[in-house]
Parts: sequence; C-alpha cells; structure tokens
Amino acid sequence: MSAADNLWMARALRLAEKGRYTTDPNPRVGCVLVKDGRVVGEGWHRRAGGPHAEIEALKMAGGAAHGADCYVTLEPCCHHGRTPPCTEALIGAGVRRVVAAMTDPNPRVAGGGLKRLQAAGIETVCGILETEAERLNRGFVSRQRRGRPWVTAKLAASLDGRTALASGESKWITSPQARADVHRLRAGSSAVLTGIGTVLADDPRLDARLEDGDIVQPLRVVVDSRLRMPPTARMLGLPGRTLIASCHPDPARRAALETAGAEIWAAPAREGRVDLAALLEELARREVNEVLVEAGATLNGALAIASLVDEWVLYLAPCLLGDEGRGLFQLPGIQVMADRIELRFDEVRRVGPDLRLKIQPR
Ligand SMILES: Nc1nc(O)c(N)c(N[C@@H]2O[C@H](COP(=O)(O)O)[C@@H](O)[C@H]2O)n1
Repeated sequence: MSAADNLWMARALRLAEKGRYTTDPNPRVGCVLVKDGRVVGEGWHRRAGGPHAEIEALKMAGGAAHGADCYVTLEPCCHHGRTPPCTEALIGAGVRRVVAAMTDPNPRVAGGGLKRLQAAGIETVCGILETEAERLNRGFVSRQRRGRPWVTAKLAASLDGRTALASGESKWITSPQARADVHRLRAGSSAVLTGIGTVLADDPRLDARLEDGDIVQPLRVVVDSRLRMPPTARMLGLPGRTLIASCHPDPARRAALETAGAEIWAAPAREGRVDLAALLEELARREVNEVLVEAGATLNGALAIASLVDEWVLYLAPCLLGDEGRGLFQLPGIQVMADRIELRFDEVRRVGPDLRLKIQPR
C-alpha cells in the first residue's frame, strides 16, 4: 500500500460518484487502470444492465491493460448477473495487480472475486479508502448486509421546530436552495417514503426534479394502513412507480388504485398499522438500496421509536411559526431524562439562508 494507491483510488471514487443518480439498484463503482505511472483506462458503472466500471476501463485501455494495475472501488464480481464476471475480463486482459477499496457485500461475490484473481496469479490488495467507498454505497451495503435499505429521513422546520402552521400551510418554510438540495437527495434514493396523512394534506409529487434529467426516478412508497389514498392523487399521474403499503386493503379501493397505476402491497400489521420493519424488508427484496422519508410527525415518530432511521437530514429555517404550528415528531411523552432518545450531530452546513444538519442515532 502506498501514497500512489490512495491517489489512484481517490480518482476511482470520483469516477464512481458520477453514477450517483443512475446506477440504482446496482452499486456506484469507478475503476482506473494505471501503467508506468499514467492512466491507460478508466470508467464507471452507469446503469444496471450496462457494463461494469472495470469493463469500461478495459475497453478504453485496449492492449495497454496488459501489465497494468487496476484500482476499483468495489471488489470485481465473479458471477454471472445481468452481465458476465469482471474477474474473467481482468484475467483475460492480463492486468498485473488489482487494488479494491472494499469487498463486495453481495453474497454471490463476498470475497470470491479477489480469490478468483489470486488463483489466476494476480496480486490483490483490499481496503484502500474503504470508509469512503462504503459511504458512497451505504444503501447497497445496508441491503446486502442487513436485509433492509439505508433510511434517511428528511425534515424541514422553523427555528421553533414547526413544520407547518396549524392550518397545515407549509409552503414554503425553507429556501429554494434547500428545496433544490432535497431534489438531489431524492435523485440519489431508490425510494421516497411518505404517509397517507401527507398525501391527503399536500398531494405531493415525490419525484426528483433535477436539471440533468438522466436519472433513475425513485419508487414512491405510501404507508396507508386503511387504504385511503385517492386514485386521483397527483403522484399516480407521473412517470415512475407508486407502491402503497396497506394492511387493510379494501378490494374495491384496491381495484380503483390499481387501475390508476398503483401497486398495492398487503403488509403485515403491527398494532393495527403497517409493520414498518416488515415494509423495509420488503423494499430490500425489491432491490431498494436507499429510502428517503418525507413524511409528517406520525410516520417520523413511528420510525424513530422503532429505531429504523439511519440518518436525519434537517433543514432549519431562520423563522418562527409559533406555538400552534405542527411539530416534527409525534412521540409518547418521556418522563425521565434517562429515557430520552439520544442523537449525534454528524454535519452542519449552510444551504442558502438555511442550515442543513445531518444527525445520526447514537
Ligand atoms: N466490481 C463491480 N463493478 C461494477 O461496476 C459493478 N456494478 C459491480 N456490481 C456487482 O455486481 C452485481 C450486479 O451485477 P450485474 O450488473 O447484474 O451483472 C452487483 O450486485 C454487485 O455485486 N461490481
């Protein structure tokens, strides 16, 4: 391991980042082929079903790949998925050494890619900039290792912690810059999750609206225990898919919603409501890596209590909305300090006139 290894891996990570909005449900992966201290090939994975990063880099390098060092942000795959194994392509091209940032948590690979390369006489190193690589694919890693997606809950509030006036009016508490930032969060997510209360109050679209339209639109997921979703909801008229999780799906309403284009998932119930942990497991089975929650106090409170949130992103606006405004979380009262839910500030940043706080459970 050398300073050069770090440098080339950092370049591979920057390439992987280019796939942030397009590779889902596949991981974001970048690859650089280096020979005699210069880049002979590089590439990144653009779309599921398309060539992997290693194949893009090999294509660019042609014959120059022979004897090169390969820097790749995820262990090369050794299985036939939508595409053939990268290990065989690297062996065939005659690369000398493969440096991976992390092993592939996909059980079909899980170290097998590196072993296959070693068996073919290729030197391997693993773990260069591993933290950064895992972070870039935290959703994919979570799905493979925990069987549930990475869950980020987005919140937007006034300085006195209000998300709306008592009337429900909430447009707009935060700035256009903060809202544009949320569209980037949506575009980087596999699914956007909300509750039926938010749908009935706001009729949100929940799609990602970025300047660069070349993105995979997130799946829209609505938690709707009693299936109250109107078939005229705006999100049902948009491109992309909508999934409604309901534990009491009335057959007539179900038929009307299916005609309107929604898919209904008959969810298991927990205390009469959709079992949220079961919903996340179902989403993982559907290859959802990252979920962005954009919901009201009821769903935000239920997810927090069930310890199902991995990160909160709170946009805090410099204004006050008063005591009658709505709060961020509906939670049972806490009687003693020892029972408080403790969190940790991970990052604080200015976004236009607002603050963006990234907060994680302790
Ligand atoms: N090493 C590597 N480079 C890439 O560019 C990748 N996309 C992956 N993905 C791994 O292979 C699985 C997907 O395979 P198909 O695209 O279906 O052939 C994915 O689950 C990862 O394990 N790996």
